[in-house]
Amino acid sequence: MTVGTAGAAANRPSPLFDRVALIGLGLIGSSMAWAMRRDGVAREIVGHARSAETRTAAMRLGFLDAAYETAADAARGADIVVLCVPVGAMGAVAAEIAPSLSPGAIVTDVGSTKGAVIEAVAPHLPDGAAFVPAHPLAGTEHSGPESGFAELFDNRWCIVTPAPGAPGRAVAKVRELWERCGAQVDVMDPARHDLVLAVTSHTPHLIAYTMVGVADDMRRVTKSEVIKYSAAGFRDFTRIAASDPTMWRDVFLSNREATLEILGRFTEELFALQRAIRTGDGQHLFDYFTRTRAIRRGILDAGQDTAKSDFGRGRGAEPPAPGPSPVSVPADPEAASPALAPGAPPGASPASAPGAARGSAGGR
Ligand SMILES: NC(=O)C1=CN([C@@H]2O[C@H](COP(=O)(O)OP(=O)(O)OC[C@H]3O[C@@H](n4cnc5c(N)ncnc54)[C@H](O)[C@@H]3O)[C@@H](O)[C@H]2O)C=CC1
Ligand SMILES: O=C(O)C(=O)Cc1ccc(O)cc1
Repeated sequence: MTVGTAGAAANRPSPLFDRVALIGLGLIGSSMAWAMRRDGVAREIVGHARSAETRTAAMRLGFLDAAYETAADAARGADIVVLCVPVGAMGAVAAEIAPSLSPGAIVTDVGSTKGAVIEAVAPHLPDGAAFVPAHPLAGTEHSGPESGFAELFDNRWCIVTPAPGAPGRAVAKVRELWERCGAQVDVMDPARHDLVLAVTSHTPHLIAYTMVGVADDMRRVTKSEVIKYSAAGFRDFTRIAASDPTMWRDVFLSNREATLEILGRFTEELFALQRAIRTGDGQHLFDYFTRTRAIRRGILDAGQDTAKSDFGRGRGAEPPAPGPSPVSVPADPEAASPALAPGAPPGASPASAPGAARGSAGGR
């Protein structure tokens, strides 16, 4: 990937698109714009946000060439339209842009769930449009146009779930778009995506929301002690539980079946651990925690996080600590199921690309 320095300008890869339209200019929309600018992916990046304040912010920050009052106006003449709105809003936005899509335009999205988004969007699109849904597995607990940064997707996965009949040419373009935004791309069936994400993202978020809710109830009993003495585990939960309520409400409502399936399994395991604690079964607890430790090891080995306890986003994506991780466990091949511990992207390097269009928004 070419870095945006003056000397390197001659080496820049040519634009992949003439005009990209981003519908929704929050964390993901603005990060995509920065990442596309960094790599010269588009000749023109335009967008739409409902609020004038967001449109003004996008232009002031400089990640858009033009901001439109309506999604339909933004989509007109675009060769690719990227839906970056909460998953519950995707269907309405698709209906709005459909009449102004150019023949042969690609429509893609960044939604955290795929089955429900495909169901909501596909029926609205004209025959000539190619629908190639995608989901970058990268984000933060922040939202809005100010929260985006070019390195967000560096060395992260992006899962593409092409709709049946999507032309290979369009799938290849969406793949290249994400690769040029820094991600590694995998293609997956939408139902599989939704189950995997229920395990790796959706249910963990629900657990974090619940734990912070419990602590909040406790706080009423213990006054400020929960905040004052909050250890890292709880602090990590509060970061996740600070995520956008609209986005996460939509995620759970649209990935209902898979989330309930995983929550059912979670509850069973919780009861087993509860029983072990009650009956003093230390061996059960020890064996369980040994198995889970190996999963962390697998994630570090895959370059998907650093050994630091800041979710690897202290200053962009930092490399993992050299040498053996402080967490030293014997490898347990059974523990690292494909759904829980995806393998490292080919040639994955955890280092972030320097020289982004905008400085690293460390920690965001
Ligand atoms: N936040 C994260 O960590 C990640 C989010 N995603 C997905 O990306 C999508 C966008 O999320 P973020 O950028 O984080 O959210 P955000 O809250 O930062 O931005 C969403 C934008 O969509 C706009 N919007 C909402 N409803 C709309 C509608 N009906 N019409 C037009 N615009 C509308 C909002 O005003 C806002 O500008 C969601 O589908 C989410 O599931 C995917 C990966 C990571
Ligand atoms: O900030 C975090 O911990 C995340 O988990 C980010 C995230 C949120 C939603 C997604 O669909 C993908 C990634």
